[in-house]
Amino acid sequence: MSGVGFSAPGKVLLVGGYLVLDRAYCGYVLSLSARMYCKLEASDQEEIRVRSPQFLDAEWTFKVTEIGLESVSGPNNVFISTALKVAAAYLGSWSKLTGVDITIYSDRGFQSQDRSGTEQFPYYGKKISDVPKTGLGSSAALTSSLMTCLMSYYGKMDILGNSDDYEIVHKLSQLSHCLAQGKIGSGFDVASAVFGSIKYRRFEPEHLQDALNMAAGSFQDFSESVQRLAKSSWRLDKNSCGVPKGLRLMLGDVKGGSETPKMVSKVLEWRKSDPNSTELWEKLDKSNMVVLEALGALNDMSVADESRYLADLLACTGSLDANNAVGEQLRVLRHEFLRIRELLRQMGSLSGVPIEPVEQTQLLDRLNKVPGIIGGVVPGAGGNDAVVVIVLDELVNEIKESTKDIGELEWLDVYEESHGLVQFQPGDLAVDV
Ligand SMILES: Nc1ncnc2c1ncn2[C@@H]1O[C@H](COP(=O)(O)OP(=O)(O)O)[C@@H](O)[C@H]1O
Ligand SMILES: C[C@@](O)(CCOP(=O)(O)OP(=O)(O)O)CC(=O)O
Repeated sequence: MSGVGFSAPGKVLLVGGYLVLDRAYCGYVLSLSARMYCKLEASDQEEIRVRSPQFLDAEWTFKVTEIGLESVSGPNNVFISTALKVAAAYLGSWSKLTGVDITIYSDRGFQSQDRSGTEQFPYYGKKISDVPKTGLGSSAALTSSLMTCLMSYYGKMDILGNSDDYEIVHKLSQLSHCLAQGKIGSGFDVASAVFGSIKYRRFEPEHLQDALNMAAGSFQDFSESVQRLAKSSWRLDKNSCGVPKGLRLMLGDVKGGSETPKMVSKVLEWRKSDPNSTELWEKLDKSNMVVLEALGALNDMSVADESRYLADLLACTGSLDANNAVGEQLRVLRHEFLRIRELLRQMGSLSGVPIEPVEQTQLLDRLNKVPGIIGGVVPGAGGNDAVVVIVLDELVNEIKESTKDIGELEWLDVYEESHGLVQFQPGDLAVDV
């Protein structure tokens, strides 16, 4: 039986929260080892059956008619139905969507629940909405991996082998995610799900506006606008750069939770109302870019002379004061993370939004004293969701050991992996959950 399989990574926005909403500034988004897997297999049924077997009541069956998609069974999942609609629109007809079985699996890092087991895809025994999320961008990774399967299978695209097809999948995934969310977000989560770790500059919202406007109208009009979008010259401004060799990203799940949309709208309101906010944005951007430059410099050093780089890094495991070129960049990183935190706290107090709440300040201050931790921040929109730190790979076990008494903190078993979409053989993912 024929079929296709693609996975897409989750993300963490290391620096650039809030600023990345404005095209004048960049963010740095890292893709993670936690991935969403989607496989699509031909079936002899006429219906499209989608299943997410790790969750209760997560099976959606659709019948394709000439005029659209009819949900035969299953709860509403707007991310799935929208991806199918965008795919049909790109292909020009609903009838292109023949019967298939689609199965979705998500790595354990996406869920914030009982990490005692070891299986890659745990069965949660609850509905998707009843299992707490860690905030790694599950809907973006789902949309991107699903869209890639749809385009590979129905659209006969060679996504990883043809850069034009790759760009189309990105555009369709952004459109689908925006439509499903009912707004044009910054899009860094879909961008990293498709392309991996990148220095991200937001796209012009106008690229998607026409297709978004047409979505509620006739299928024909929507289809034409989706095809125009696919053909448009819009290319994402990509600039990739991952975590340098010998360093590691650690992501700590903090048992709090924040309401990102509310925080974002409050910060943006303040940003508009206070002319002094621009100065803060500029200062933050400067520090964010210093972080990127330092990581870039370390990456360059590791490529230029790897053994020298590793020797320098080893000298830093004893103390970050090591007097060598690597130590110098690590100290820059440490200093800028502290500066970014200070500026984020200012943003928080001026806008009345707890971006780095006092509990997180205490936690990050404590983590900064742990040998091997270079520095860290509250990622993304901040709040009480998570902390992210950059550490020396060599000392990860010691770091875990010396932080295990911090009750509210749980290190997620994820690390940065700079690639975006990955293809797999559907037969290789025959898991029983
Ligand atoms: N494994 C999955 N299978 C099916 N749908 C999923 C899965 N994971 C996430 N989703 C969809 O994505 C939604 C969560 O998206 P969202 O609230 O944007 O969170 P996130 O920040 O993780 O993207 C879920 O309500 C569900 O519709
Ligand atoms: C504030 C932001 O710039 C970053 C939010 O990043 P998060 O990674 O915190 O987002 P969620 O996955 O939606 O929780 C808003 C944005 O760019 O969308």
